[in-house]
Amino acid sequence: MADTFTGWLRERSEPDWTAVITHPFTRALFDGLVPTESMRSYLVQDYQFVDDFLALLGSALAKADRYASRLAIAGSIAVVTSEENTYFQRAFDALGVGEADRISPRLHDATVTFRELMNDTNARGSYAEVLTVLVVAEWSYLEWAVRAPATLPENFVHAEWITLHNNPEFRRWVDWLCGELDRVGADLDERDRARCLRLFQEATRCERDFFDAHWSG
Ligand SMILES: Cc1ncc(C[n+]2csc(CCO)c2C)c(N)n1
Repeated sequence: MADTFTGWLRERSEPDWTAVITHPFTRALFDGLVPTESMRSYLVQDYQFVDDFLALLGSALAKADRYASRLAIAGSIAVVTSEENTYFQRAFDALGVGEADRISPRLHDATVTFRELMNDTNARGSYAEVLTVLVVAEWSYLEWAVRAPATLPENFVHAEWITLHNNPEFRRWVDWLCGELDRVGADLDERDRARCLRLFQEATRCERDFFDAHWSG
């Protein structure tokens, strides 16, 4: 039995959660063996995902119940708009992604579904619900990335996508995010907890579908 709210959410989101954090796409990434075409389509779609994710971080910033929380969220917004953004630009250059696919690619079904979930939560979700979707997106990425071996692939497109998600600063952010949802979750009634659980399960399913969409192994 999980002793935290986030542990409880995660436990009830199996088997999807484990399918995400051990996905064959991530294992191929560790070996530098994701085919170039898969990596290109994955990153092109993910860049669109990150746009709505950034808006959702803004929603968390606005809905937070205290200044200390807003400061922590603001720090993470700075990362998405600096290091992470330069990675996408450099990876797109290396993969020969043209202007149109950087700005308005044809969206995959998995991307559309995920964006709808984030936009609905942004528009109508409580602070706890926004945190729930953020926790799934960040925690699941930390969890697959920490499974990487010490020796990384040579190609920076593969290697940096791993190190963006398993560095100490990212871990601290994910720890903070989970702790924040545990704090806010403690005050929720049963109905609101159930809403968070449904969102957690939906977002985990979206993460799984997102990897599946770029993997035909
Ligand atoms: C489908 C999908 N899910 C989660 C992430 C993780 N993620 C989204 S934005 C961001 C920057 C965080 O501070 C990170 C790590 C992703 N990239 N793509």
